[in-house]
Amino acid sequence: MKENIIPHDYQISRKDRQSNNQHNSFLIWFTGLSGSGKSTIANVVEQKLFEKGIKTYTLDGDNIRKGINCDLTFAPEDRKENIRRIAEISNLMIDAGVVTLAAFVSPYKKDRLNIKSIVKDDNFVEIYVNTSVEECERRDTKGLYKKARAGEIKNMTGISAPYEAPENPDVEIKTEGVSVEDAANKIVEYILPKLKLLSNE
Ligand SMILES: Nc1ncnc2c1ncn2[C@@H]1O[C@H](COP(=O)(O)OS(=O)(=O)O)[C@@H](OP(=O)(O)O)[C@H]1O
Ligand SMILES: Nc1ncnc2c1ncn2[C@@H]1O[C@H](COP(=O)(O)OP(=O)(O)O)[C@@H](O)[C@H]1O
Repeated sequence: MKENIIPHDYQISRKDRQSNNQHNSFLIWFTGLSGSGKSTIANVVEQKLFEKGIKTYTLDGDNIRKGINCDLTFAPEDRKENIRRIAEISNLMIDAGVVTLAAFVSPYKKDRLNIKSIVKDDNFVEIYVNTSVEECERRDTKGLYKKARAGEIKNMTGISAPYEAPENPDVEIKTEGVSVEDAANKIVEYILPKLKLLSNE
């Protein structure tokens, strides 16, 4: 089947699109427990980049698990497929010349390694939003931890399913005792030198 798929050679390349946008494009991946602060911090990072005229887009549960991945559960095999599809979508977004942010629990090391192999090392920035499960459970912004404790949710990361912490993230944010603003600034400081401003001439 796959051998019969022959890609068309399009004239406009990733480089062309980046040059039109006047900056390179890559993926900023946020991993951490539910309630750790991934979406909150990604949202502020995106605003800060957007204000600088950078083309951005954020992928998170709302636009992915309710849409394209609505067929997937939280069992390990489905999480693997969830992350694989998101990595492929991210790769298309990078191709389109967009600095892409993605906020997903992504608890398995193997699945995060797969993202790297899909988008390639140089295009991948890993942000570990490190908040203890005790703090996430205190926050319980969506009431999911309460449901997990009551046995109403299976495979809840941190409670009844594992979270494999990154060993060498590009940036680690310990959110307890750190403001959202400071966390976002730390990430933007890391990203800015990676952002190559290009001329479209
Ligand atoms: N069992 C279980 N474990 C973890 N999270 C759960 C679960 N059930 C539902 N939710 C909600 O779904 C969001 C996580 O989806 P993700 O696509 O990021 O998960 S994963 O990367 O495939 O592990 C997660 O969103 P965030 O809170 O934004 O992380 C939860 O709101
Ligand atoms: N330093 C911080 N960084 C991020 N979120 C924080 C921080 N301190 C408290 N919070 C709160 O924690 C919650 C994190 O929720 P959310 O961003 O939805 O997490 P996630 O996307 O990881 O599930 C929000 O209610 C947010 O206001």
